[in-house]
Amino acid sequence: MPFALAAYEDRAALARALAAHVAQALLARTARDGAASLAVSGGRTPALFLETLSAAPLDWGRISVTLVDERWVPETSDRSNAALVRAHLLKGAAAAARFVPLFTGAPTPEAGLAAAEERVGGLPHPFAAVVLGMGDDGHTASFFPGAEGLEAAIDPAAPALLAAIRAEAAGEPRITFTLPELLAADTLLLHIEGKVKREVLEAASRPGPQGQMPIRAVLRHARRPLDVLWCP
Ligand SMILES: O=C(O)[C@H](O)[C@@H](O)[C@H](O)[C@H](O)COP(=O)(O)O
Repeated sequence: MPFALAAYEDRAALARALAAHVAQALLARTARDGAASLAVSGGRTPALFLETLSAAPLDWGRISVTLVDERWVPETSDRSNAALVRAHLLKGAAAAARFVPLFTGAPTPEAGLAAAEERVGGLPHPFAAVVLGMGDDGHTASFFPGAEGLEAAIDPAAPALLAAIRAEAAGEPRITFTLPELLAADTLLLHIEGKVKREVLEAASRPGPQGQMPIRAVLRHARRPLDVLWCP
């Protein structure tokens, strides 16, 4: 499965390029439909990109932001992806964006799924942009190798927008967008940094079970070669 990798000299150059890609996609959708939506990933990698995007001169009042996936924790937790987005993206002019977090306060993602689906069902569709990350085990979103709920989540014909995921490697129980909604985005981008993740992506691009390296589901079912932004 091919992918199109753009290499940047450092994190700042990558963040600028990624923010420009996403801003362009949001601008195009907003110009066309009067509104646009964006889904971003959590974890340690995106902070600089989110900071850079927050300064983009966009009509943020017409933009909705949500998460590709979420750890099932409140925003007071330092594991919360929603807290990461509020801290690094939703400030300045970007604070005018409508934010749609996935954690509902229900005791489990399974119990919160219907309410979360209700929330995201109202987002402008398809996403103007989706930014994925990837773990060293080849997971993306909350598509963790061997996870409970993985098969349904990476089904290219999944009827549901969201899925609950449980996996030891995931830490907390998770909620994640399913594969079709991510693939339907106008612009689907993978943001990875470092030598190890590049090698993991190369390995995932070779034949093998999707369940072992779930990023393969994205590589195999994407409408065109996945655009990857990488720096050493
Ligand atoms: O909730 C999450 O953890 C993310 O959405 C997840 O898919 C992330 O993109 C990868 O785990 C990479 O995370 P790092 O950037 O921390 O390596």
